Amino acid sequence: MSIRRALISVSDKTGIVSFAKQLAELGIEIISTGGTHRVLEEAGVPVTGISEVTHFPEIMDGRVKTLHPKIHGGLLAIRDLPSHTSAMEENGIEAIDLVVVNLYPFQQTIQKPGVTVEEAIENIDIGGPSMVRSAAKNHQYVTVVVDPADYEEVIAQLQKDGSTSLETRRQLAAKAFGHTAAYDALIANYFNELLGITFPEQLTVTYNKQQALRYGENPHQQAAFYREPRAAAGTIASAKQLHGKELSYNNINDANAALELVREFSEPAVVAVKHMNPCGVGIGETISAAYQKAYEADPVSIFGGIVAANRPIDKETAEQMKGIFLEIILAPSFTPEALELLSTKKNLRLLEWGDSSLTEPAAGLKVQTVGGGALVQEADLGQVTQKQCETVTERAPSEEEWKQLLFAWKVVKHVKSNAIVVAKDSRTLGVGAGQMNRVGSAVIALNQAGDEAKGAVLASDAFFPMKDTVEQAAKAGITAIIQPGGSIRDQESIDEANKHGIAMVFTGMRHFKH
Ligand SMILES: NC(=O)c1ncn([C@@H]2O[C@H](COP(=O)(O)O)[C@@H](O)[C@H]2O)c1NC=O
Repeated sequence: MSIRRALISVSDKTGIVSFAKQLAELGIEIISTGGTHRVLEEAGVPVTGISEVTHFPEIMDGRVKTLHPKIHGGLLAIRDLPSHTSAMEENGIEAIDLVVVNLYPFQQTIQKPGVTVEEAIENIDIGGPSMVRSAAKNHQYVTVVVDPADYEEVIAQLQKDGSTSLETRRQLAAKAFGHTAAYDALIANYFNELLGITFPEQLTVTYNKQQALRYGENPHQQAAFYREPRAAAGTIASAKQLHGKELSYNNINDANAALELVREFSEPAVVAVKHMNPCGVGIGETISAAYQKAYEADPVSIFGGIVAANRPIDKETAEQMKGIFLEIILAPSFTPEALELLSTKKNLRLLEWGDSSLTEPAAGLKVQTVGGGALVQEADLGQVTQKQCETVTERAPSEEEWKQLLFAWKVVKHVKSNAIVVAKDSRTLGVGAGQMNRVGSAVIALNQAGDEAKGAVLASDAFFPMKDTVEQAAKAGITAIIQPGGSIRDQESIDEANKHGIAMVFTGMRHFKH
């Protein structure tokens, strides 16, 4: 289809003047709306105002400008259908072959601090999506461009052939429908948020492609990484890569797990993750001390691991980290010396996640797909304080035990169920993850802790169905236990703890993680 007439109506005017100039040079007539018309005219591009086509003024502060049969008839007419061509002739409608539209900036508007509902509503584009959809529906004849990144290719095709290929028009139409669907999803979500509706009848999530990935969890699986349009600061999707090769699917997943855990802590903390589970966690006076603890927690597993810190990485810490092979280091920031030191490592990726004041994982919905559907839940933002816990044994934890219990509790929340964490001196000693029975995870964690389990504490993500975990803990020399409580056999576990002088506290909250 040769292109003779184009309609341009854009909010984001990036690149529009040069694009329109090239269209004009190709002899294409350009029609345009208020602001776009002004910009093009000022740049010396020959352009016809929309009202000259519709013979109707732009009214109601721009709410109605292109919503007119002369426009939509020109976009929707089937060019080789006699009934349509005669309708065009009878009604003085001329064909429009190219539509260049980008929409009112609804997303940017609602992200502005203190934005009013009225302002948000005024930034819901109606005429734009209508034209985009008309053009996309009729892509057999009409080319629709919603993204300035596509100007170059369209011009190239027009310069070469005077037209665009059907394949290109179909690709642009698919992109256009995706664009309007995402735009409407944002609007729906804005109103749902306003109304406090977390689980609407129709869940319209929308993500933008951030990057293609070499492959998925395994090389035979294709994959890509998508980002929420309004991804919050301090999330993996917002993190900035400062150094190193491209992240893989597993890297992103592990980095997310590490970041979510390190965000639990207010004191300097370092988390090392392998295969979605923490293998070493430490807190300390400084980030360097915290790293040392996370490293010593399991010097074997941290090799090739993903490390997240909640304070800027300084030179001292960078020097410690440089000594071993790590896949990724995530930190709120890196000092210039640390960055220089770590950037010498070719296979290490450095990610900056910005805000070190965060002390809980990101809020929002967690979506997990299942065959033919999705499970949607709120993020696990549960945290407990000492006050909220109930001591159920004869002996209450000492001050130091409390400190270690609450530390281990934060960690166990981020370990795959069934989860057991053994900790002492503000570092993990053993992590038992993902076993099919709880005592199995306990045995793994206690074995890993070895002799160091003596005088350590133990955390369990869910209650003990039997006393066997307490028996194992006692055998290893554990002195205090934190767990949700709530089993019908709680008393057996309490009796067993009392028998060994173990202090046990119930949180009343469990942290399954599957
Ligand atoms: N009301 C209409 O008929 C209408 N037609 C086009 N628009 C939008 O107006 C914007 C461009 O306006 P201007 O050219 O005045 O800067 C574009 O984002 C376009 O999508 C409209 N605006 C809102 O619905």
